[in-house]
Amino acid sequence: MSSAVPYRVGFGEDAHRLEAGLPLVLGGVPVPGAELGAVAHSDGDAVLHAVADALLSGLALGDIGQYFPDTAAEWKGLDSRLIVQRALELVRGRGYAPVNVALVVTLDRPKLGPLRAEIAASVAQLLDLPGSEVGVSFKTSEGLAPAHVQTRVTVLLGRTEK
Ligand SMILES: Nc1ccn([C@@H]2O[C@H](COP(=O)(O)O)[C@@H](O)[C@H]2O)c(=O)n1
Ligand SMILES: C[C@@]1(CO)OP(=O)(O)OP(=O)(O)OC[C@H]1O
Repeated sequence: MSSAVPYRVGFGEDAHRLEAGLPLVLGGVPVPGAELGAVAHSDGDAVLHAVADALLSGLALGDIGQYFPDTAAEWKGLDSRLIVQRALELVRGRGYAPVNVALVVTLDRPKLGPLRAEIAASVAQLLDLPGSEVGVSFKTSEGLAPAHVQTRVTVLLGRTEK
């Protein structure tokens, strides 16, 4: 059982290999013009996978693979918003809620800057936060990993129960 401190920090990370002919979805937002998409058991949303792992890790609740095994046929093509919803339920059930989120996406192409506000709003909506509480940064790998998407997310969890 986690101690009832006022704030707890969570961190999550995810990566997916990219291939031609697949969709790319990040933070619940389809990326238009992506030549490569995520190879995954689910919809391959690396942002939402890292968000969910960050939520779980803040309360030492394990990781999404324990709740949604990639060997289970029932999770094939899974909408990753459901993963975040489940992680959020677990966090809330322990008396915490997200306060703010900081996320980084490393992807060479396409440029994601035009989607920054949409991705922030989408993640915020899932977590019941204002868009201003979700910071979104983009990096390239400088050509080191052109067929790869990498995400890192920190979340601050605040205690909701006295
Ligand atoms: N897929 C991406 C990657 C990066 N950006 C933006 O480009 C700028 C420079 O990125 P570096 O990795 O070269 O430091 C930075 O402002 C990123 O926001 C992007 O829009 N989409
Ligand atoms: C989401 C799950 C389950 O569908 O599979 P993937 O989409 O492959 O994603 P990954 O981040 O590799 O692991 C988590 C799995 O539980």
